[in-house]
Amino acid sequence: ILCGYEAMREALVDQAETFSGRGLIAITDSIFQGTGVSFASGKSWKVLQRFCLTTMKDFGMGKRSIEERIKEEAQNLVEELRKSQEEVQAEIDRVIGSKRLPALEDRAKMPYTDAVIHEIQRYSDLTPIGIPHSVIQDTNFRGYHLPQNTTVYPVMSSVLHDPRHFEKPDTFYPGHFLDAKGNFRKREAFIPFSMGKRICLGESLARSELFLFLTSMLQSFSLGCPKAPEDIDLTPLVNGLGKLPPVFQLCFLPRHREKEEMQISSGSFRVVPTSEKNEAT
Ligand code: HEM
Repeated sequence: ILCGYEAMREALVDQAETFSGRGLIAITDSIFQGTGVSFASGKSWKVLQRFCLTTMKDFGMGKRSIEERIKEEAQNLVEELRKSQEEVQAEIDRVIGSKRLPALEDRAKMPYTDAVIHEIQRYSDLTPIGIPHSVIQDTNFRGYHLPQNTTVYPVMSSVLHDPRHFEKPDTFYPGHFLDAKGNFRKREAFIPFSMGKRICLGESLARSELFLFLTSMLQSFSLGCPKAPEDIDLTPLVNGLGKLPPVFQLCFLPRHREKEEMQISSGSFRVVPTSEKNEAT
């Protein structure tokens, strides 16, 4: 078990080749039997990794066209959400023509948003025990002898919540990624996509999507919850290979109606314009 940023870096980056095998995962091994890029090891993984990267590049990953596609997808999502709101037409009228969707190039100018997204990924810690690796040859690591094929768990939580790298490891605090002047600050222990040879192949795609989806949604809606913040329980339903969040009721409030009130009745909620407030039940 690898715990903490330094140990993980020494193994996955400094001894990258040695630790590049995929460890055993009982639940998936009988299904995948070592096939597929995520579960393969050795030569077959190298071939599959090259194939995946080439295919993803062919589909536009890392190029501008993928940004356009994500923006289109985000716009469709926003439109779907918009449809579910009251007074759709009036809302569209107010929005069309006056707004453009966020673009990736905006990210550099939005350090706070970027910090919030980083903090969401750090705090939510979606793969707490990581995905197991294995050593592809006998090796020595920090005085321990690891025989070939030893399964190694890079515990992501121990890095993303490492108090030596994050001032408030167990608090949602975007300030982890901001300097005193409010500029974005990179943190070396921010490794939700892991590091080294087996680093997530979809990192840039996932990061693009997170930025464009979140900013597109928050551009048009304010998110609300019928529960008071102190009553929201963030305890995951399952906490193992992955962390499964509980189900939440989320309310998308069109931003131009932010000042209006959210009326909650019998477990559901609807936006009540201030003018109708007295008539609302
Ligand atoms: C927020 C979203 C995502 C997170 C947090 C995430 C995280 C991870 C992590 C922790 C690993 C294990 C790395 C290791 O073995 O050390 C991984 C592997 C992988 N991820 Fe992701 N991932 C995300 C999205 C994606 C997307 C969108 C794709 C595909 C387009 C993708 C494709 C892969 C593949 C193919 C691997 C296996 C790489 C290998 O074994 O060589 N991931 N990811």
